[in-house]
Amino acid sequence: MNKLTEVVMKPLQDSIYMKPLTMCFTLNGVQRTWDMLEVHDSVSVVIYNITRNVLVLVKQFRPAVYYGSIPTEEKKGKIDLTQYPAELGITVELCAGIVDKNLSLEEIAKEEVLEECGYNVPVSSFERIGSYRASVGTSGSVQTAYYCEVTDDMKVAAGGGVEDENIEVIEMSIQEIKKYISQNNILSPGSFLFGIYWFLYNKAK
Ligand SMILES: Nc1ncnc2c1ncn2[C@@H]1O[C@H](COP(=O)(O)OP(=O)(O)O[C@H]2O[C@H](CO)[C@@H](O)[C@H](O)[C@H]2O)[C@@H](O)[C@H]1O
Repeated sequence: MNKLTEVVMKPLQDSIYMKPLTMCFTLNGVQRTWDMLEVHDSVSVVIYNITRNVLVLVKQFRPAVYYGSIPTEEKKGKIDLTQYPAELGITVELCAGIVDKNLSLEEIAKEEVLEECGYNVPVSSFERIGSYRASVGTSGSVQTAYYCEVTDDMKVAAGGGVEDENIEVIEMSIQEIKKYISQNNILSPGSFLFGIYWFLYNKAK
């Protein structure tokens, strides 16, 4: 249960997570500009628990998804929290994290799986699925996706993230995930869909 109160929007100040920029350039003789955000690259992990044949996923409140769910005219002034509850911003995602440390991508993936989902997975068990570009209109950052298999024995902590992350670990069987992704309006990012379809095509039996 996520109780959301006191939502106030304000202009971005100095941020360690994103830097807004405008790129000025000439392409084929035409002068142009493009507004963008410099953000961290990231990793995401498709986790499959082979003890119980379930995908291990995370659920969390995403402020940007919440904000994007509110109609433009309702965004001005105070947001009516009875009409627009926290549930509008609660997503189902792959375990993921930003690349903000001087570690290999596999080491960052390992850390995220432990912090968010509570499984201790050896670095050598991460199979690289591939890299792709996120948010091509705004950031173009690189996300690298991995796959790992876990067993119940590898679960050493509850997960849930560090500090104020408030992450809920959930599990879905192959049948449940197929039903989830076949919905019309999915509260999940494209990177999640990519990872799940990759899993269903390459790994699911
Ligand atoms: N914009 C922001 N404002 C304030 N605090 C912030 C912030 N971004 C990160 N943080 C802080 O940094 C912490 C760690 O973030 P993570 O590394 O877990 O990335 P996250 O899972 O949010 O996004 C990962 O997963 C999603 C979904 O797959 C990808 O889109 C994304 O690129 C990837 O890093 C957050 O809990 C928060 O405290």
